[in-house]
Amino acid sequence: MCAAYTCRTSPDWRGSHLVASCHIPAGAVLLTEAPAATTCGDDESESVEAALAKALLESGRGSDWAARFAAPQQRGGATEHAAAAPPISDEALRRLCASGVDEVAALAVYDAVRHNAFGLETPLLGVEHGAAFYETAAKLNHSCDPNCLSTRLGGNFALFAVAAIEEGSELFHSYLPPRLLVLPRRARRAHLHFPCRCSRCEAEPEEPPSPLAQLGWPAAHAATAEGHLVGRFSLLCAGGAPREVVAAGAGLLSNAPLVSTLRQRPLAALQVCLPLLASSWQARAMGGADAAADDEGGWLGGFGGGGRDAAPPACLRCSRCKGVLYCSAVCQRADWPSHRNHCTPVAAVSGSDAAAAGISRLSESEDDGGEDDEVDVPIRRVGAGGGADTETLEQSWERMQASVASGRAQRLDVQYEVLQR
Ligand SMILES: C[S@@+](CC[C@H](N)C(=O)[O-])C[C@H]1O[C@@H](n2cnc3c(N)ncnc32)[C@H](O)[C@@H]1O
Repeated sequence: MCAAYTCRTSPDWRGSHLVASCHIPAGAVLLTEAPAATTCGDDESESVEAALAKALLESGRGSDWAARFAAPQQRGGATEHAAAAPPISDEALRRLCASGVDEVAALAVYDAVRHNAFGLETPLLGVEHGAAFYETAAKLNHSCDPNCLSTRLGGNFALFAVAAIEEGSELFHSYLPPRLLVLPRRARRAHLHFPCRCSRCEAEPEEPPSPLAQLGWPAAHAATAEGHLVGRFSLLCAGGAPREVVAAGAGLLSNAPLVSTLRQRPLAALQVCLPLLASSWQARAMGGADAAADDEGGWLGGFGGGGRDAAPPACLRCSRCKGVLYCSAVCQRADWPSHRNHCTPVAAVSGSDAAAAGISRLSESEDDGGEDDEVDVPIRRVGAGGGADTETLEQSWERMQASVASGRAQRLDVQYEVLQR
């Protein structure tokens, strides 16, 4: 497979950067990269940067290698990690050189780390537990309106396109976490530690417009009703029981405006479909073929050792769309002025049938034939039952339904990976 990007260098602030070498459809996986070095720090080093520099020096990297990453410093910039990384102290430098490394190499490698390394965070808690150096990803510039999303998966770097990208356009990811991207320009600047020259910052007024929605970014994302629904569903997936996830996912996929938005946004669609598939597997395998349709059976109490008779979770569901869960009637009433705008009544079908119908609808091609709009993304299913299968979302759903119907569904710890299209 040849890379969908090339590395270019320009004399302005862009320096070394990555550019699309062909038309890239939204949702494509552009880069997966193992770190040149990674560390969770060590007792001797005074910082993760020093520990990372030590690991790189020990792997034979020296001044020549570091020179490839010197540009940002010469332009007086700093990266996401450099924001917290001071120049090296005399003591840390002495330790780096203790094993015979020459001082010039140690300083050069430390500087490359300081300006280009990535912090590693736990996904849910956001706790930083180490740092890594990725030679290709280090070339990616930042944008407050990124066309790519990057993530660290088990210490590896992965980059996805979040929009269709034209050949010749630069690939940008965000050095800031998404929650900070909804802030106005001045507030974002405080977190970047270099004057951002991205197109959004260049166009945006210094003073914040009052309501968030006026920011106009990101289109159909957090500040919009659809983004809000998907966000709430993700929250439920993090803590909810499989039955709740299936019911809420089915509700989302019966919401026509949302489905139409998801069809344009493969990553958002995956945010709904992947946990929904995994939860359906779990729910069905625990409860048998009819259980997922049985709303009140209590059979999912078996999760976490609660047993078949365990009480169902104390949640209220919107009786009209059946898709949104509330912790209390007070919360439900408070949300109604907003929820009423998106609340679509569901037909009398089981949660999993509704979800299946929704996934199928997501998978259909648009009449205008836009290949970029297709959401039937290939995935790899990795399960306890052994092996890994490659299929599409819709195929996975159909196979799961058939397997459950025949009583063969036993696996409980299914995971899905998104594959390159
Ligand atoms: C990890 S490097 C990115 C690759 C860099 N272009 C190079 O030449 O090596 C990060 C540095 O690029 C520059 N940079 C990245 N995004 C920028 C942006 N949106 N505005 C201004 N400078 C940026 C800053 O100097 C930052 O410290």
